[in-house]
Amino acid sequence: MTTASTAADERIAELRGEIDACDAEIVRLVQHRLAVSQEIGELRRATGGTRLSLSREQQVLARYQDALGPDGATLGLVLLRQGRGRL
Ligand SMILES: O=C(O)C(=O)C[C@]1(C(=O)O)C=C[C@@H](O)C=C1
Repeated sequence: MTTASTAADERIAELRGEIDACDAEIVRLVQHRLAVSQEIGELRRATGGTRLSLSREQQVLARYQDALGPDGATLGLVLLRQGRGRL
């Protein structure tokens, strides 16, 4: 193996460590978001409200779309579905 490829391999391993840390944090945040979303849903239903808040969903999706583009909107939909189930 050349010196250059060894250095690249070491850097790739280091960067993968960063990705692993990002992924662990993302999973933690997704789990936290799910718990918060479910608590809101329970509170709304317990007080006679609707199962969903579509205007709020539009706000959430717009935020993901603005930050991340069309794939962001897809990601936002997946997160919403986690909390409230399928439409
Ligand atoms: O913000 C709310 O009212 C929620 O119930 C949370 C949440 C969400 O996960 O962001 C989930 C379902 C609603 O339709 C809208 C938003």
